[in-house]
Amino acid sequence: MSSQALARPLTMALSKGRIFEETLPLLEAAGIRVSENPEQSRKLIIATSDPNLRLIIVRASDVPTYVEYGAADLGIAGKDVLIEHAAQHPGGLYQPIDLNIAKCRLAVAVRKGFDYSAAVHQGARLRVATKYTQAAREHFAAKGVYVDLIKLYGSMELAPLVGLADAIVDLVSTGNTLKANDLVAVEDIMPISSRLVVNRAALKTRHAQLQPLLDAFERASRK
Ligand SMILES: Nc1ncnc2c1ncn2[C@@H]1O[C@H](COP(=O)(O)OP(=O)(O)OP(=O)(O)O)[C@@H](O)[C@H]1O
Ligand SMILES: O=P(O)(O)OC[C@H]1O[C@H](OP(=O)(O)OP(=O)(O)O)[C@H](O)[C@@H]1O
Repeated sequence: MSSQALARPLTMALSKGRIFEETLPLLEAAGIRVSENPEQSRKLIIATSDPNLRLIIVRASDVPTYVEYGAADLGIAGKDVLIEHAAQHPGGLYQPIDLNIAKCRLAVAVRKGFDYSAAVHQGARLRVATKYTQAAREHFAAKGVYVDLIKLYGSMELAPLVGLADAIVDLVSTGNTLKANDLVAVEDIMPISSRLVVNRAALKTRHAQLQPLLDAFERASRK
C-alpha cells in the first residue's frame, strides 16, 4: 500500500443548502460522488466515493474558521463571509479559486420612497443594519458617509420596516425578498460568488493529496 493510501482523507468544509447543492456538480465533474444528502440524513461528516476526501457540514459563516484552524483542510465559502472573516483574521486563508457558484450581489437597500441620495449627502449620518459590518463599513467610508452600524444575524429586510435602521446592506439575487418587503436596492457594493479556501499549512504538508483536487475544481469552475 502506498503512503498516499495510508494518509488520512482530506476534510472539506461545506454549508448545507445552496453551497452544498452547487458544489455537487463540481465534485461530480471530478468523478466524486457524495454518500448522502445532509438535508435528509442530518449527518455532519459525510463520506465520498473518493477515499481521499470526506465532507463536514458547518454553518456558512463557520467555514473559514474550520479551515483556518486546520479542522478542515479546505472549504467553500462566499466572498461575503470571507470579507467578514478576514477583518478578524487577515491573510489566514489561501483562496486559490473563484468557483463562480452561489452568485449574488451585496447591495444597499431602503424602503420604497425613502430619499437615499438626500440621506447620504456629505457629512450626513445613516443608520445601517447588516450582517456584513466590515463590507458595509468600507463601502460607506469610501463614500465619506458616516454610518451607525447595527449588527444583525438575519432577516435584515425587517429593519427599515420597523424603524431599526434607515438602510440595510444585504445579499440580493432575484430581488424577490426586497420586493416582498417593499424595499428597493439603491446601490450595488460588489458581486459575490463562492471561493475555494485552503488551510495554509495543509497546502504545504498535504500538497500531493490536495493538488489533484484543486486542479479538478479549477477545471470544473471554468466550464
Ligand atoms: N439569494 C442568494 N443567491 C445566491 N447566493 C446566495 C444567496 N444568498 C446567499 N448566497 C451566498 O451563499 C452563501 C451561503 O448562504 P446560506 O444562505 O446557505 O447561508 P447563510 O444563512 O447566509 O449563513 P449562516 O448559516 O452562517 O448564517 C452566502 O454566504 C452567499 O455567498
Ligand atoms: O434576491 P433574492 O433572490 O430574494 O435573495 C436574497 C435573499 O437571499 C438570502 O437569504 P437566504 O435565502 O439565504 O435566506 P437566509 O438568509 O435566511 O439563509 C439573502 O439574505 C436575502 O434575504
